Amino acid sequence: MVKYKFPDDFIWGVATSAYQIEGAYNKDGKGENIWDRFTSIPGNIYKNHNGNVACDHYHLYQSDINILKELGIKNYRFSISWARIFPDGYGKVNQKGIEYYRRLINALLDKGIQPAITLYHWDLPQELQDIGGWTNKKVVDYFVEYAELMFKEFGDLVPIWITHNEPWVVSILGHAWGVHAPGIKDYKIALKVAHNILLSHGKVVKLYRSMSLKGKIGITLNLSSIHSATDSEKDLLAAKIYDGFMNRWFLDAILKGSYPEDMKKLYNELNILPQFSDDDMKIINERIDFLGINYYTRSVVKYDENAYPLKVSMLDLDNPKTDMGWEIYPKGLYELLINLHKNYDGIDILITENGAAFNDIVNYKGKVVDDYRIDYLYRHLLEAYRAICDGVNLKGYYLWSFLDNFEWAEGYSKRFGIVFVDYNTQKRIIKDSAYWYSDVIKNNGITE
Ligand SMILES: CO[C@H](O)c1c[n+]2c([nH]1)[C@H](O)[C@@H](O)[C@H](O)[C@H]2CO
Repeated sequence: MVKYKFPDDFIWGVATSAYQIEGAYNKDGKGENIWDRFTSIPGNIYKNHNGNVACDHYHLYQSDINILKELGIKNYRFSISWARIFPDGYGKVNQKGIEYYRRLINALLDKGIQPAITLYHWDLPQELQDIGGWTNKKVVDYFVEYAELMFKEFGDLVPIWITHNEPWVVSILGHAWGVHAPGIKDYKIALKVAHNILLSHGKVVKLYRSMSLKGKIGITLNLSSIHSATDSEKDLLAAKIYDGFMNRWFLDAILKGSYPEDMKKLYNELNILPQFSDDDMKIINERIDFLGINYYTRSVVKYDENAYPLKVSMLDLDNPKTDMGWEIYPKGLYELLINLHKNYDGIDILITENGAAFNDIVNYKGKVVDDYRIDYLYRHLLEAYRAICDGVNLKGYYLWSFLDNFEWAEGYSKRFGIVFVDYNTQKRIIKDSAYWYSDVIKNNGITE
């Protein structure tokens, strides 16, 4: 008996990204990217881990797809490595790169699995970083060139396209906090990068429309439900600012065609507001078919006089957390979905990432009994179900992640997969959560 049944056409999938699983970092003509470079610098990554081999998915993709088939997973979100296609970021095309992704896409389709492609999941070709990366408007045009080739090669095979994964993370973690590639620590640069990424997004959506392709295109944003630590005026303002910093800056630009006034004023006062034109905002506001959201946890914030530049800091609550130290707060997914539905005209939404890292152990039977992950997924899917019942146009859910993989600055220390990867042997072990999720897909809902 299915207690919580999802809509008949609901998309159930899993997600990965190229740098985190492919490996083969220098094989078959692939160029260097900024994560190859960033991980080669000692101290940047936990125990100096890197993605040189990762899950070796570049060579093991067929057996991995067989696991997807065995689990009855019919939708798979993955990203294309830009430097595998254009080793220098533009110009010369690497045919072996195109051939790899064609093999991968055809192998998925042969098993009845629908691909969803993310064009950019953080792995900028290093040659482009060497000319300023996303601060350089030329990179915007090179992204359009890369996207056009991908649409020409795979546009008739792939029904769902995501231009960018999490421009906020690329901008802030990569260019303000410096904990992600390329390791820059400058808020003004970070907001200029965010603007150019959004420009590249809008140009590519417009290009996709001009090519009369039959699929759907959108963008993925990392969004969080923001709570103030107290009801004090200062903490409530801190929450509004953090909501603007993480959520509204991107949502309003993409879906309303203007950056939020309160944040423009604040950024201008802080002298970190990027330059932009009305024409820019029209391009960014190009109509999308869906909004992709990555939800993992809420953010509880307070006013903090010493916190540069926003005078906002996060609280570390003593509540149940995942291995990433992120509070387990499923209700935040419901709150976020309802807010998006109300404030952005009921746009179609795909949850393009939701999942949890836990310290998984292979037991004496060779099994991974990850009940914590099942509990996390169950509680979040229940909130997604509640949101659908309350009118939200939620069209699908891609679980993060299919495989344990390279978790950026945390290296291989954090396991998000529903399939365990032994990095010494590249053996895969299907975790209990994968079998649980397989049942959810088979039943199109939750049975208890
Ligand atoms: C605050 O979490 C972010 O939304 C977020 C979490 N995650 C992400 N974004 C990225 O899209 C993935 O590549 C990460 O592997 C994954 C797990 O950390």
